[in-house]
Amino acid sequence: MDKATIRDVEVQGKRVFVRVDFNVPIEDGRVVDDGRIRAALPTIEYLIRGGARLILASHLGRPKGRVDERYRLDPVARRLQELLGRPVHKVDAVVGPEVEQAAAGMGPGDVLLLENVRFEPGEEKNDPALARAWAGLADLYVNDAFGAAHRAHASTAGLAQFLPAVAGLLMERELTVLSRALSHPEHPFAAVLGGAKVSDKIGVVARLLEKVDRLLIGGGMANTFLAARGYRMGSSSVEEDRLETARETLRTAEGRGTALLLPVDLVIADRFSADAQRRTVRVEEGVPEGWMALDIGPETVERCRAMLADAHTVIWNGPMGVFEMEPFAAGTLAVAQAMAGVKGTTIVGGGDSAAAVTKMGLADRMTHVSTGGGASLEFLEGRVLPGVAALLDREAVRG
Ligand SMILES: Nc1ncnc2c1ncn2[C@@H]1O[C@H](COP(=O)(O)OP(=O)(O)OP(=O)(O)O)[C@@H](O)[C@H]1O
Ligand SMILES: O=C(O)[C@H](O)COP(=O)(O)O
Repeated sequence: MDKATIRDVEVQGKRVFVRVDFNVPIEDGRVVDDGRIRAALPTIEYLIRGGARLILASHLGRPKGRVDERYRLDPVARRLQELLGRPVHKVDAVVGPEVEQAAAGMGPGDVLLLENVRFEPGEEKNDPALARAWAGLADLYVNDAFGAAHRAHASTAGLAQFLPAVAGLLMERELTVLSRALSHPEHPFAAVLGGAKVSDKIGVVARLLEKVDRLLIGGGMANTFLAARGYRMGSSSVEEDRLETARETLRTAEGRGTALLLPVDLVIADRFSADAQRRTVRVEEGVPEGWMALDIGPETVERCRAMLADAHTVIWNGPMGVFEMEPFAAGTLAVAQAMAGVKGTTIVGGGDSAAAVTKMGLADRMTHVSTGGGASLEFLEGRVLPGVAALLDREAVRG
């Protein structure tokens, strides 16, 4: 990686503002998936061991610049404290005198957690005044929030204008694993893409088509591709305005000789509900009116397994069906299991697919489960992530 990291700078005795992505699911005041908190521990522990004073900041949800009790970070502070096995001092303010006082009273190795940065309207507006106020608390800015690196906000990018800015260890790992897979993949290189919409992922499909040998498209987005191929899709979600894009993609794959696999069978339901009537149809048979495709079928699963069996690099992003409902989770579960059996590098690209793999207890069987949803998609598309672009180059730090 060409960006400087915490290993390239002196942290001893420094006040360090660390942007983390603690945007985690919370139910009844408890963190229900602490994956993102655990993923930030290496950076936090490295800084503690190095004798730094840590000011941690994160967003949670989308409270739109206002205090919203549902999105306070107290449950996160409790979980972080348990995981670290040392006190975490959580303040109820994002910026201002309470924060300044708490920061001033810190000793080496102390950990302070600010309130949800999105309670401040200046955060998402990337207001320099807010970034400057935070910069006044610290000597160094560390961005470890890969999951929010596609946002140009005050705490994810703006701060880098006012403090020396380096990557944390999670940020480094995410960027290294994802870029190595894209630039030097071991072949056969396969990708599995799913999720709700073609419009969200068409950029990723286009970029991956330039790189992979095999591509499976499943989930809701496959419906539009199947409709573009002329299959009847009944009441499935089809993006009519993306049919031409889908056709173009199919032509590109054919032109490049990339094996593009679409579902050959589907699990369909007579309504969008876990207790709907359901059955499996072949795509040639079509989806009857009033029915909708909610998962890939067993034969598609078999083809996916075969596609992955001897792959040396696999990237997966997006569920194969409405996996939140148990009757339509089989396709997603099967892909997760097939990924777990792959001998080479396996990367799960964040969001729902990462949540599915974690829920199935298969996260440890993957080479890398990204903590970024939107961020990993934008990275895979080849876009510049503002939170990364803002960091110092390693060359500049090493002189
Ligand atoms: N056949 C389908 N019909 C309708 N919805 C579907 C279908 N298959 C999957 N979905 C839904 O797609 C949603 C996930 O899509 P999304 O594009 O958000 O993927 P993601 O991997 O979570 O993306 P991100 O990484 O951006 O979070 C899930 O809620 C799932 O229920
Ligand atoms: O959950 C995520 O993908 C990140 O935390 C970014 O959240 P956002 O989409 O609300 O910016």
